[in-house]
Amino acid sequence: MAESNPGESVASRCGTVAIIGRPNVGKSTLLNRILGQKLAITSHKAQTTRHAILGIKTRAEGQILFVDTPGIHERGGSALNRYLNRAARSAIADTDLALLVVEAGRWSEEDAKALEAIAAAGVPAIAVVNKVDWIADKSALLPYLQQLGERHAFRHVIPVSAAKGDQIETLECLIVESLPEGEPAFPEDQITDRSERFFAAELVREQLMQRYGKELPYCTTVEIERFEMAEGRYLINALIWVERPGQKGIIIGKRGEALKAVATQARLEMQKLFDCPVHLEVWVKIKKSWSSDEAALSTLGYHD
Ligand SMILES: Nc1nc2c(ncn2[C@@H]2O[C@H](COP(=O)(O)OP(=O)(O)OP(=O)(O)O)[C@@H](O)[C@H]2O)c(=O)[nH]1
Repeated sequence: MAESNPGESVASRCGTVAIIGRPNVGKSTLLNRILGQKLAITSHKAQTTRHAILGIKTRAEGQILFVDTPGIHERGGSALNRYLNRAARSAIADTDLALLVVEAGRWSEEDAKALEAIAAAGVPAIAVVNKVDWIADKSALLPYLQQLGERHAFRHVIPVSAAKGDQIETLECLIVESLPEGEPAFPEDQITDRSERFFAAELVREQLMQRYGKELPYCTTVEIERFEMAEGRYLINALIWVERPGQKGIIIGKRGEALKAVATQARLEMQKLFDCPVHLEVWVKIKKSWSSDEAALSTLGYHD
């Protein structure tokens, strides 16, 4: 074992943290803010996050292993929704700590469902009250914080703004303090265990969510067909799967301009994340009812 000198920081805690909350409370924004890099995709639409992502944050006092969850959905109808609910619940059960993310001043049935899932898993929890930048008079928040503290035996109830970065340092300290003692599980410069291929698909999907907020239904998914490095740049082919010809038309747009814009923006985001030139080709294909077909979901990477 390495010996430590006085004054030198030693990473002595390590554990997993599930970020739980109803759709759109800011879970992905919070994860990205803590990691200092965009790993989880965000958009104004609910249900953006579909995969559990392991984000790794190494601090002097320890290493936090974040599992971002898809959010627990009220309507469990389709195979995709059932997958999302299973993924979210199994993400909590196995963790050392849960963060319940809520929106300042708001509490709904869905928040209660998220808290129930945490209570059922029996893991310690911190309540993260996000979007406090919305509230001009901070004292107006006190009754809300108090009520939240009465709903569950949280280790801490902490107001933050993931978007502005307020109180995030304090939150990180409280998280590390709550983790079990242990050596870091990953090298300190590693920030995820997900592949670049995975993020390539996420970045295309993010563009779709951002551009077609209203028109594009949730039954769209992205598959990376080719992911290769050649002569110092990535060659990436992405397939966008839709369920109907009409959806294909919307995504492609007049003379293919809409799809071209999606591909350009996704490529720029990939170059930023991979720190390397990218050549991206994007195709749209129709696969009928993929979101309600368990076999198709499994082919597209949604499996337990
Ligand atoms: N004003 C404000 N907006 C925020 C803050 N954090 C997140 N948002 C916005 O809230 C919206 C939803 O954020 P996400 O991070 O995608 O939410 P999420 O909980 O991951 O959503 P799902 O993936 O659907 O579960 C985005 O438009 C964010 O920009 C915040 O601290 N303040």
